[in-house]
Amino acid sequence: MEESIKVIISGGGTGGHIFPAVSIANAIKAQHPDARILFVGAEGRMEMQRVPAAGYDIIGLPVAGFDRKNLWKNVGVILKLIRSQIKARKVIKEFRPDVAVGVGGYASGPTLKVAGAMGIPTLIQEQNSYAGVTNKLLAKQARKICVAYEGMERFFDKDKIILTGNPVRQGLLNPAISREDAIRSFGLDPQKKTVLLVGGSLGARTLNNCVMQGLDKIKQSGVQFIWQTGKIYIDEARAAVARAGEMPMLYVSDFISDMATAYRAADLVISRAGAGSISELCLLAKPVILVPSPNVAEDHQTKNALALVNKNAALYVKDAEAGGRLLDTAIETVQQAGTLNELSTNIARLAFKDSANIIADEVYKLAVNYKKEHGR
Ligand SMILES: CC(=O)N[C@H]1[C@@H](OP(=O)(O)OP(=O)(O)OC[C@H]2O[C@@H](n3ccc(=O)[nH]c3=O)[C@H](O)[C@@H]2O)O[C@H](CO)[C@@H](O)[C@@H]1O
Repeated sequence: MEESIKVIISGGGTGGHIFPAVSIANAIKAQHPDARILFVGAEGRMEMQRVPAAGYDIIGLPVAGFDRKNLWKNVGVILKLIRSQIKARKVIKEFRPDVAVGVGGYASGPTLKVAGAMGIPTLIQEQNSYAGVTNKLLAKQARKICVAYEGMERFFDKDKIILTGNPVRQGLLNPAISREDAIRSFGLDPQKKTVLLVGGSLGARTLNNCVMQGLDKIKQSGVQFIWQTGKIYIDEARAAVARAGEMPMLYVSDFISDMATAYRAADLVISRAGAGSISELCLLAKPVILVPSPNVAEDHQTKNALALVNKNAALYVKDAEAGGRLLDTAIETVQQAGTLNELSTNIARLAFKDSANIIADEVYKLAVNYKKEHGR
């Protein structure tokens, strides 16, 4: 008989952690409509809006990240961590989950640590080709570790690892809209080549500077751009565009909710090398120029990017060189049909097609075993 299970999913901070979490939740619900799912996030972070928007309940912990530069500031962080563990314990006692899933980011630390200590099976999902600190700490207790890159036995016990790929939002695949309509929906011209420029879920200063300094070049290029700036950069970006005068070939926004349409519109993408973005680009076979962020732990975006670049599946521009050549490379490449085709064929080979369902299966198995063992 079908068992109804209760699942806690925890983590967040950026889209790269939140969207895989939502995708896993959707897959669990699709397979087991009776399943009850509760998210645990970090107060004030992006998940507190995005998760309810996806239709799930979320509870926030007062957790914050360690300040690696000013160590003395971490006294407050440790107090918050203790308060978070106390709250996580209360949430777990009340909800009584059969399994806890961690997707990385601040909240998953206290939640999975407490869940594991209470004997609840835990599963972690590591999006990147280099394991994050939180996931490394949680790995010892975890029963299963779902990863997206080969070679992760450098960080984790190989018997626990399952190579699943990163789950992407279900709505991103097979969009019904045509390329032409997608381009029109951004107020652009379907006759022209279109470049989508995304700086990850929070935006990227380097990419934004390239556009702001290259507005004249864009005007004269014959190519059009969909430009996502990130929330904190949007005012500066709009002011620069206003100063540049009429720019019908440029659409600018802080955040694109409908990424399916944006990808559909794009002949070429310029992107940071966040793991979630890369998984989407693989599944949608999109030609891309990757500009890894140098500001992330252990430089993991460069490692994510090189996994593709070494297979001729993406072009690569270093952050430090972007100012000098990113726009020129994009404007040239988007007009070379042969290069675009080759990049598209090669990147598609790296796609993992069914990640969310495979992870949902593992979550279900852990939960059902736990219920059996505990007579629930
Ligand atoms: C600065 C930082 O810490 N970045 C990390 C963060 O990236 P970040 O949050 O940028 O994550 P990803 O590139 O993994 O994913 C971004 C997600 O946001 C979506 N999106 C983006 C822009 C937009 O306007 N609308 C939108 O919906 C994308 O479609 C994608 O689903 O988590 C990733 C996964 O652990 C890491 O690899 C990144 O290094």
